[in-house]
Amino acid sequence: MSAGTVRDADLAVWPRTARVTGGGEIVVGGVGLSALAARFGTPLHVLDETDVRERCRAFRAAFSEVVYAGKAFLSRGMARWVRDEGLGLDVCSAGELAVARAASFPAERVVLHGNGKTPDDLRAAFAYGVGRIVVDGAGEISRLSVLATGAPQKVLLRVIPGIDPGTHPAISTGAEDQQFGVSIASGAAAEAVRRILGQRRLQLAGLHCHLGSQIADPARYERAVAVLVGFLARIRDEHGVVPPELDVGGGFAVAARPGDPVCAPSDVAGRITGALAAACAAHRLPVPRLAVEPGRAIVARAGVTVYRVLGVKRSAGGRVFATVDGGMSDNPRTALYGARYTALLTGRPSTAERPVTVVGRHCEAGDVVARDVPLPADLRPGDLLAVPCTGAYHHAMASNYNMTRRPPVVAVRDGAARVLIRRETEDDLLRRDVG
Ligand SMILES: Cc1ncc(COP(=O)(O)O)c(C=O)c1O
Ligand SMILES: N[C@@H](CCCC[NH3+])C(=O)O
Repeated sequence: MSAGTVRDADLAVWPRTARVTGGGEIVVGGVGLSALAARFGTPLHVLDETDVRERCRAFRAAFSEVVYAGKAFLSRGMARWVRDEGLGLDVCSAGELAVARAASFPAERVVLHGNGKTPDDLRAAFAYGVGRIVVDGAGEISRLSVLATGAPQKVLLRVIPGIDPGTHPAISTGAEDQQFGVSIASGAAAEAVRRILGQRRLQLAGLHCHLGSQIADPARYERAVAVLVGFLARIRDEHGVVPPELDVGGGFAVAARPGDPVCAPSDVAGRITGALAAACAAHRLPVPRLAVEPGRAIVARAGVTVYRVLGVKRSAGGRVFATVDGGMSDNPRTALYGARYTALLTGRPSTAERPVTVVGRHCEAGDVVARDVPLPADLRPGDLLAVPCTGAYHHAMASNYNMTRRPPVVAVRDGAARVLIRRETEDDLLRRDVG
């Protein structure tokens, strides 16, 4: 980012409305980050509403049905934006469903997921009347059937297509030998289909798969579509029915640093729909209704986290560390997946730069926010640092480690700021401590 404009290379990682003033202030949604920090404190999650809405629209333009994966970030405000943009909502707990309900999210557009759905999750889903439940294993089928007392409950069967998504092992779910879905190769998926079709209170609406997260290569989705359509043909041949829906999950890669690979909806949509048409033609099947479930690709880039520098020091090895007032309690992704981020000074003009490793305040050497990023040589306590691409799986995965209070999430748009989620207080921390 340079004064007055956003460098082309940086466009991929900052919210769409981001710009920087001649005085070195980063502005998002028409509001300066320093002003937000002064008003709401740090660390602070800022969310660009325009960015979220435009990404919802881009996905809607590219795919017929888009279901936002609420696990990336969910609040009532976020659910309303997604609702108003015409997306569905993927939830995987009674808690996420409670947020959907609080936002009056249309029940028929809600999809319930989970490899470990609790009785509470299932009761909440049936009470709300969710549109679809994704069956993750054969053991769920009779439990669902007992709970479905009204019209037949639409279900999707999550299958394992046996495809390596080429991503970090902790977020890789398309290959065999992991805990989500039922294997086509082992015959478990065929058996689950037989059991679902045998339940008159369940309606097999279609198949689902989710290959993993941060997938940059569209060919992985093409391969998944071919496998799923092949399995649809097998269902037709064995049972004489063709489930009408195919949900190929989320996982579209987002760049946290300039140059990181991305999987843009406009690029991948053509590849997926092309593969779908070709596979259906080859198997003489009608083309099913296609759904995708992006989480990160909707909300990651809308988010910026603002931290205040607490101290700067140089190690014996010469590495410069800047300690900020957040860390792995608001961003566990560097520790969990080795994720890499960048950071920029905001609030004053930048001077000559040197590599700095931005670290958090938690008592772990793995508490790194951004490793070896160019930052001003005169970086000092009190400065503000902004880390882009933090809208997904940051606040959603935040913790109270070291009894720190989770930061607020503040939405910005057209020069105005609105708190979506307030900062935790010490009373919040003590409220559950009843002993
Ligand atoms: C079933 C399912 N759908 C969608 C998603 C969203 O993934 P992403 O945020 O990478 O798009 C996930 C998380 O990986 C998931 O488990
Ligand atoms: N939490 C993971 C994504 C997991 C998505 C859920 N299936 C991340 O931050 O990358």
